[in-house]
Amino acid sequence: MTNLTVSNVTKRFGGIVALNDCSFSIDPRRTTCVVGPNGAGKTSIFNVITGFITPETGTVAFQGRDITRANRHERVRQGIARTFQNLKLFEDLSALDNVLVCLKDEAGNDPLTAMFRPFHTAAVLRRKKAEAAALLVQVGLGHKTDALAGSLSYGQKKLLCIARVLATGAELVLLDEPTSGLAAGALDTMVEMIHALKRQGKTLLIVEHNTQIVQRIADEVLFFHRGHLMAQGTPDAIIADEELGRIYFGKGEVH
Ligand SMILES: Nc1ncnc2c1ncn2[C@@H]1O[C@H](COP(=O)(O)OP(=O)(O)OP(=O)(O)O)[C@@H](O)[C@H]1O
Repeated sequence: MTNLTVSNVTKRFGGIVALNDCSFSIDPRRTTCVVGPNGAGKTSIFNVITGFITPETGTVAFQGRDITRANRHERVRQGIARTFQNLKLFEDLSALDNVLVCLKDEAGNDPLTAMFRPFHTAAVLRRKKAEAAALLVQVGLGHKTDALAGSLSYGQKKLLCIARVLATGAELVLLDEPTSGLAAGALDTMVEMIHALKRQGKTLLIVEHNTQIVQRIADEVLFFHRGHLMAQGTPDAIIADEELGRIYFGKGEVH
């Protein structure tokens, strides 16, 4: 079954057409990179899919359900989560607490339950802390559980963002420029993390500028330009396309 279907989506900001009649589908368990020059509409399509902006026309469906009007919290509950270019971490909280606040809530875990069933509530909290700690181990931050998020290196912060997305239990994970600003070692760690998420069965949609990284991670590429979805295809096909290369780099070849 198709995981995500975007149909005829148009979004304008005043006179700017950020997305112009865009349609595409993403199959489950695939890694799709969203590429294109600055201002192409990459962040806008992320915002439409995750409910941060509403398109003027068109629809978004996830696992067969129309979510065009669903708010962003409902979309997280349905299994869609994202990271942000500017990370949006709680810098003054520990790495563990940053993950803890993203864990799916359990039914009955409300103040009244806490008052009348304190042992149950304490047990739930212990279980959640263990779950959050396990996610930190999974992203290679097991040694940073108690460190303040603000004290982590940039690469570690980006891995913490991945742990937070995983805490939601999302099946469709959108990563906004996960490798940007990373030095070689941290970049390889992030690429390996993306492969691990794919092995875990996640469907990944990733904004990525570096075509060499795209070739390492993508099954498929969506190429945006001035709000249009210009092409959808394999990384090799997109990179070999001279017209797309001219748009992206202003010359005949894609590097
Ligand atoms: N909130 C907004 N208000 C006004 N214009 C916006 C807004 N968000 C996006 N735009 C405009 O819509 C167009 C698409 O922007 P978008 O951020 O989606 O592009 P992008 O491909 O993510 O670019 P970049 O690679 O620079 O992040 C741009 O012209 C941008 O200036």
